[in-house]
Amino acid sequence: MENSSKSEAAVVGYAGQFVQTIPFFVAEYPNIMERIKATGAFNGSPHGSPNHIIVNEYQPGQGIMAHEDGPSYYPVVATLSLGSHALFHYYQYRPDEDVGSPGPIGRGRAVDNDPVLSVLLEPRSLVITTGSLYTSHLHGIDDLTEDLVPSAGHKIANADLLGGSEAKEALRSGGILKRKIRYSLTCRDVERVATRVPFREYLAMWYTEDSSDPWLPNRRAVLGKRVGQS
Ligand SMILES: O=C(O)CCC(=O)C(=O)O
Ligand SMILES: [Fe+2]
Repeated sequence: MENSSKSEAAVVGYAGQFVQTIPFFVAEYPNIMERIKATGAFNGSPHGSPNHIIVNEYQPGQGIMAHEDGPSYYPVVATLSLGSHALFHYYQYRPDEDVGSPGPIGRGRAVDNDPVLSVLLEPRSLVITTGSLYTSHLHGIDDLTEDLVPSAGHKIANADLLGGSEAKEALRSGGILKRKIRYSLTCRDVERVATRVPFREYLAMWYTEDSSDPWLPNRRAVLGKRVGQS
């Protein structure tokens, strides 16, 4: 089990997941998988470790709309940020307000515009989303080229945990943090993986617009970032 979780990963396409080898740059030095596993956050997950990584690229001005990661995964996601900070918001549904038929994002329910929690993700930081923040909240990043940081860190949940001087200073006095290109590695444990899908078919899955796919809006957003569209 330990070996297989180190050497194989699931890749999500429109039609599901298939197995491929985890690249050396996450499985060897600096061994991100083992280090995330060592946090204990995946102790109760099917493989006791993440076995799946999605890499997102964000240009300044790009974010990701509020969404849930959904039930395909064990309800823990570890997100490693590289290259730039991002202001990451968690949102809650409004109680008992239905805005139409159930859809992929927000399950057809109204979402509060005000985040319940905001976290300043610094480059080289790891945030682990679990519990009700995974199962019954949404998360997203605004489409901004710079983040206005509220003075004295009001509403930034990790204000006391920041390591970088730029972020600390912005929080102390209120200020602007300019976004640079950001890469995020979102690491999860997916239980069900199918047999290998040929690369051509995998690409076709990504590039086919299948409006019946409940994940389409999010995956398209993610794919847009992956292929560097602006
Ligand atoms: O890039 C991030 O930090 C979040 C990405 C995300 O929410 C996702 O891929 O589901
Ligand atoms: Fe997400």
